[in-house]
Amino acid sequence: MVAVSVYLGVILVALVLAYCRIFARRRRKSEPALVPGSFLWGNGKDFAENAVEFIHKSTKKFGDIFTIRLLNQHITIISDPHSYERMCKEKTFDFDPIQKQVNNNVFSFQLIDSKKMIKEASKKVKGQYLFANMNNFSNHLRESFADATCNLPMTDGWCRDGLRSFGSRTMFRAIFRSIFGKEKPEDVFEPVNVYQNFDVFHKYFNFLWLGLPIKLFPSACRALDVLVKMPKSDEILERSDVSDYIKYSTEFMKSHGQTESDIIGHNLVFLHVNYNTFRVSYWLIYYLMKYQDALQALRQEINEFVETKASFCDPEGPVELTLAELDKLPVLNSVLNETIRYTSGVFMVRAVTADTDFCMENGQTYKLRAGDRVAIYPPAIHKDPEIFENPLEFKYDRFVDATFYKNGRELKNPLLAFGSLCPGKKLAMTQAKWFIFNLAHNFDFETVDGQTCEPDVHYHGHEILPPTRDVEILYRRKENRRPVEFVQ
Ligand code: HEM
Repeated sequence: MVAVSVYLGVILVALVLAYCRIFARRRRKSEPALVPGSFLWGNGKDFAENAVEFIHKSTKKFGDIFTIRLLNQHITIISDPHSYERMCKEKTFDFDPIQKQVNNNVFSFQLIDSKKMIKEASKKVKGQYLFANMNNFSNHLRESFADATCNLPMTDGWCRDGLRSFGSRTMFRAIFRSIFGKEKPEDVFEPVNVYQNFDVFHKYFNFLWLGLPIKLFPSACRALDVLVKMPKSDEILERSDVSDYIKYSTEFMKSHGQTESDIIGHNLVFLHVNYNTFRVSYWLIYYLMKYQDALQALRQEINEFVETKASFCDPEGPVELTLAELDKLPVLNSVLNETIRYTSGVFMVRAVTADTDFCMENGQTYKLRAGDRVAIYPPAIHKDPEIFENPLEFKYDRFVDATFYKNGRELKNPLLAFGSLCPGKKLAMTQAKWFIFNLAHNFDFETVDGQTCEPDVHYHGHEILPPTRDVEILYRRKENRRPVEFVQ
């Protein structure tokens, strides 16, 4: 009996010590304010319920920098957008452990010499490689659009489908093939099958990232079983249209002795980052259907552009469009920026690798502890009424010739959805623009019976939020449209 009491006493003391060490903490001199929360999960519940509202309220109460706790992790939130550039430059704020956590917890592999690999592979989606990627993508997209019109039953040329399914057969398929090359007819690893399973697997991303075992989620396990049925890496490398990013990363991993299973994990991570572009395209179609004035303005811009260019081109050939021209279409660019502002859910997090005196843009210095995390939460900035007037409204022309201010000073980076490190920003934006340009130019599309959905805030942490539900759409190809071709 005595032994049992002693035993229980020791356990109790150990639990109290563990609690004091991990959860409870006192604010030290010059540290940011600590936001009070539950003794167990800290601020996790408020954050999960409505992260934007929680960050706005905390900023009002505690100022532009404060520390929250999500379960066992303390995270210092910098909510002053003017301090964004300083946060990105701080040497002791490191993204590598975050990236490793995703690789390890979600995709079950470790990337050897990860910094070098990502630095070098990232060059393969920029500069001159951007055009190769875009050529590949636009060829696959043309083919996907052509297939999209003939597979389903039609009346008066109209097809009916879920928006997700339509997007998976057009945008996702083109992205997938421009990454891995075109599949063989018998492959399990083919775009629509991969889309369906990736969509299921991805729902559990936040839980897996936090370290919960995948076995807790049987549907994620089943989806992953399908996703890993990829052709061997040598077979993918042999494809003539495989992306330079996959070519480089696969060869790098092989030369570092990594296994086929590691390569599969890495390929899925790459699909995961590209999946954001697919989600953006979902919202672009949705908001253009919802706001007819936006669609009309975009169509007018596209028609004027095509007509003007057509007068200088060979009447038999396609109208040619360069990247620079795509970047200069004000309505197209504004619709895309507004869609990203409205639907981004990303948490831009860094690990604090050493005790740091962090100086905010206003000159005030705060002490941050090694082992904590530090973050900017872009959705809270994107929904700040001082920066974006009526931020909960979708205004398609919000970004046309616009500058944005906070505390009376212009913001260098009002749109933070890509963080500072995403190497794929330019490619993703160009693919999204090219996709919606072609859709608006060549297709009529509308929702069935005014069905609606919203970005699902329960998935905050995902770069681009998924919809609360899918909507059905009607679409048909327009007659006699002048073909447009992406050129260097
Ligand atoms: C709408 C599309 C996309 C969004 C919103 C997005 C967003 C992000 C964000 C927020 C990060 C973390 C960066 C940080 O914390 O500073 C990131 C990282 C990354 N993204 Fe993207 N991304 C998109 C598309 C792409 C594409 C198309 C690629 C393909 C090349 C890509 C490749 C990467 C990679 C490799 C990283 C990790 C960088 C590193 O570890 O240093 N992303 N992305």
